[in-house]
Amino acid sequence: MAPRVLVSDQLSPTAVQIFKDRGVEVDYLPDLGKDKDALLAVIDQYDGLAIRSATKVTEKLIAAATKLKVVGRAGIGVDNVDIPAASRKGIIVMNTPFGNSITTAEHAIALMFAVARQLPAADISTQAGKWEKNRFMGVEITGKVLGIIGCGNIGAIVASRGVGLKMKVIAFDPFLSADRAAQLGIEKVELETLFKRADFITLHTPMTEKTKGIIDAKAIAQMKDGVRIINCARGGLVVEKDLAEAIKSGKVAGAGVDVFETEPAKDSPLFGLDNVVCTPHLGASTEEAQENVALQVAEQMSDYLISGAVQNALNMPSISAEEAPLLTPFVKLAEILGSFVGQVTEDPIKAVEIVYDGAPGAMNTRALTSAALAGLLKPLMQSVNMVSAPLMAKERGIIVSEVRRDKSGVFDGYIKLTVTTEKFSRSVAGTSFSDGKPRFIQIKDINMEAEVGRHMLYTTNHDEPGVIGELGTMCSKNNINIANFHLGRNTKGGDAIAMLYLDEPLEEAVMAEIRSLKKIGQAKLLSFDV
Ligand SMILES: NC(=O)c1ccc[n+]([C@@H]2O[C@H](COP(=O)([O-])OP(=O)(O)OC[C@H]3O[C@@H](n4cnc5c(N)ncnc54)[C@H](O)[C@@H]3O)[C@@H](O)[C@H]2O)c1
Ligand SMILES: O=C(O)CC[C@@H](O)C(=O)O
Repeated sequence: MAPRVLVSDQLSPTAVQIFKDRGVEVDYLPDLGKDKDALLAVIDQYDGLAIRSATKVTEKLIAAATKLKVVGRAGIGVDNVDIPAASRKGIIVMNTPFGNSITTAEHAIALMFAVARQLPAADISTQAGKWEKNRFMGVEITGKVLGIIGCGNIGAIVASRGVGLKMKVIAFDPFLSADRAAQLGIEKVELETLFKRADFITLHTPMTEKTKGIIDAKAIAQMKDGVRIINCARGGLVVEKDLAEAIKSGKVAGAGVDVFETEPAKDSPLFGLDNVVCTPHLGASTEEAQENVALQVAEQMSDYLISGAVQNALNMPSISAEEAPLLTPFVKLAEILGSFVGQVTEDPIKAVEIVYDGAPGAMNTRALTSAALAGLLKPLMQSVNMVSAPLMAKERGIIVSEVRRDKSGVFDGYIKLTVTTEKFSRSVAGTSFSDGKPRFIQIKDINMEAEVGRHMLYTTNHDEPGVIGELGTMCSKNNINIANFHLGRNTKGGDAIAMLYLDEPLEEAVMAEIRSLKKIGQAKLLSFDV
């Protein structure tokens, strides 16, 4: 059946056409996102939800979205999506990180000019026939210091425009490298320095615990008298009442505000103040940007729903359409190795180490690790998948580490997973052959080569004669056919293991009988999704 997507916010018709062309059923209901209850009533019918900023993807909505696999944000900010709740349910959240960056940077520059020359107020006055030349004395931008807080995609474009306008550009961003700053022709500074030196301050960070209220009364007190502030990022970055006070006192000479603490902003302490220029979250609103983000989100969501390719997801590593076929057998292998350990381990897991040797080490190991964790946790939590597993592991305090290394054995590549509990460490290694089928190649450091079947019996025993006979008899007595029987031991007379690939699972009573055999240590009936 074709996947079905709901577009619940205003999106360019391009998106709807792309979904249709890609064989995805689509319902375009652009006002539904504003009606929480109506959206809640229908969300269980959809595999995908395409949104802008009006739709709020809350925990409640996610709980009701029983089929939902992907939320696609046509834009950058995802503060209207409860990502942890989506991750817990295995729903991918993706955005379109570059489609509206230029447009938003241009809006910041437009606001900067509007504030510098008081354009909106001058326009109203002129059209009212007042001709107030003296009232609208502006400031020049050339040679002024532009302070950018947050120099990522949009901040960097604003920086280049600032340099082009012959401004002296300085930036505060903890993740901005000295090389990148030099490449942009700007100076990297601390926040206090930026506050002290900037004539214009423009914000381009996401809204996080650290950035919330980054412009408040305390910050404004450190700024130059007559500073002008532009916010095209997120409303909560600026404490509106503090900015309003500073404008009234003359400390701040003007502000350009596209985003508000509460949106839609029906009221704000900034409204009605002299030289405050407001726009209704228009940063991304150009024909070009809306076309870009609509196209991207529809392509990305269709790719995921149809082929499993993941791009620009915020809660899952990317898997391109090209790498998906190469990665798939190793994703399966990683999941099986995780599943093996998850099924045989009964104590709480403290740490997981995954070694990627040879070929898989050159692949997208974040995706492979997510798959291994999903396999590991599945015996404990039915609904876990590659999206939710890393978060679930983190929430359970499991320390996950990855090692990539060059080919070190006879196989072109293999994956080895070691799990540590309070009592012991247990490892399992496997590879994927050219037929795409996974094989166990080592269990508890004992070499073997076992095909993976849907139902498997795993036993540990002391290496002595008679074990094969006893296990074989037990299966035949209960009319269970053995498709494959694999053995391994560390030394003659030492520790040994057996892996039996069975056509049918054994009854619990038979398992109890096997566990009671003197020669058998641990015995587990395993099942794998192959
Ligand atoms: N007004 C609009 O319509 C509109 C349109 C697009 C984007 N946005 C918003 O603009 C903002 C920036 O978007 P982007 O695409 O440039 O994001 P980005 O992720 O590319 O860049 C954000 C930058 O902020 C930096 N940063 C993070 N924490 C910081 C901190 N405490 N102090 C200083 N810098 C910090 C990061 O290192 C990063 O370089 C986002 O909030 C986004 O939602 C608004
Ligand atoms: O969709 C919009 O109009 C705004 C988008 C913008 O806030 C973003 O973060 O991309």
